[in-house]
Amino acid sequence: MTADYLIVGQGIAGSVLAWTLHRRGKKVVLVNSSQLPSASLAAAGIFNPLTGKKLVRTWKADQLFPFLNTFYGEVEQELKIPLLHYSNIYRPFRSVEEQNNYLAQTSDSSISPYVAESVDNQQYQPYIHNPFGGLEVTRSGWVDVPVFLNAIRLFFQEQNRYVETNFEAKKVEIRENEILWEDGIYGKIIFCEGPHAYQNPLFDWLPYNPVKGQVLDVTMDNYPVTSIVNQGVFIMPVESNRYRIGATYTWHDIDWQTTEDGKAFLQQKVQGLLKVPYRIVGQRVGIRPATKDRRPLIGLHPAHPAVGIFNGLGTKGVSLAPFFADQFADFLEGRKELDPEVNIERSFSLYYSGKNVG
Ligand SMILES: Cc1cc2nc3c(=O)[nH]c(=O)nc-3n(C[C@H](O)[C@H](O)[C@H](O)COP(=O)(O)OP(=O)(O)OC[C@H]3O[C@@H](n4cnc5c(N)ncnc54)[C@H](O)[C@@H]3O)c2cc1C
Repeated sequence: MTADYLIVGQGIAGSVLAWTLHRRGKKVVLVNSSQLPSASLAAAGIFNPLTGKKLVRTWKADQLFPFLNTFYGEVEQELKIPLLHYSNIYRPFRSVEEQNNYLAQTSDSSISPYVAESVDNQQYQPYIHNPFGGLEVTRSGWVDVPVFLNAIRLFFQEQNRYVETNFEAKKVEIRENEILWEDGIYGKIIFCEGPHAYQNPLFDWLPYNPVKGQVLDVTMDNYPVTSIVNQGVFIMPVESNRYRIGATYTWHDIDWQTTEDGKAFLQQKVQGLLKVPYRIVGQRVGIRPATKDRRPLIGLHPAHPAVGIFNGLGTKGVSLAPFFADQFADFLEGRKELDPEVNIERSFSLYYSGKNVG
């Protein structure tokens, strides 16, 4: 056998899964096309346990967050690269009403572990509009996604287990217990194609709901705030005077083009938040591989047990991927069931009712 696993796609999903399987002693070959755009290269990389306007604990935060710390921490050590940047998220209140609501919520035992006990609102005042004060979310931060992807690529390249090509599913021979591709034999093929998956004839029946997103790269000369600031739009320090402002969410224009509308939206949002002038030095776009029920799409093909998918990470690839790659690896080794909320079995009826039966 050439390798235990052939993984197609090296965004956050493929990289995390490849590393997880490799750490378990499996032989993995990664295939990726750098000519295809990737959601991961647009991502800010933020992990945030309390999200949304209503300040709710994100799905499975108690399980995902310890796991992501361990996962990226181990990769940092093994590959000797800085990845994890811990940083509180400062959320200025929009109104007295919001202040009251949020502060009431923070006494809830599901929220309180993720909120700082006290906040120095004054330190933000020269830079951020915060007339009603704000709160700080803890256990949050960001992962340097481009550094992570680059390091994983180099690692597999050095082992001669990286193939740069646009993979065509129709060129694979699928057998009951193995996959034949080019001159190799693989135990399983796992597709991690992110938003390109709906073009894969093996998995085009799954309920995708792609969401376009744009971010601005900016510079500021006088903005020493080290926390991420978030009020519908985020301002994230990256390095010295470089920052990222994001993000947009649109469903009507699913393509990989940056737009003036997207830029204007972010500029307008940040205007109400930021007191310091900034210069836009770049704009990035990506398509988030989101799903109709907002849960990942993980599992094996209904008709081909040697074919799998690890996708649907939506807006939260950084925090979902480590936990679910580990769960998927257990499942692939026959040790554990997949969480029914992420298992693609929940959508098998779409496959059987569609044209792909047989
Ligand atoms: C503007 C924006 C901001 C975001 N911010 C955050 C954030 O702060 N935190 C967070 O957790 N998430 C964020 N996300 C979401 C995050 O980007 C996704 O959850 C994540 O990147 C999905 O990773 P993926 O590997 O599934 O897909 P992708 O990153 O798109 O990776 C798929 C890879 O597969 C390759 N590929 C696909 N098909 C083929 C093929 N047939 N042959 C060869 N190669 C192929 C592509 O080239 C690509 O490299 C953001 C997204 C956007 C757009």
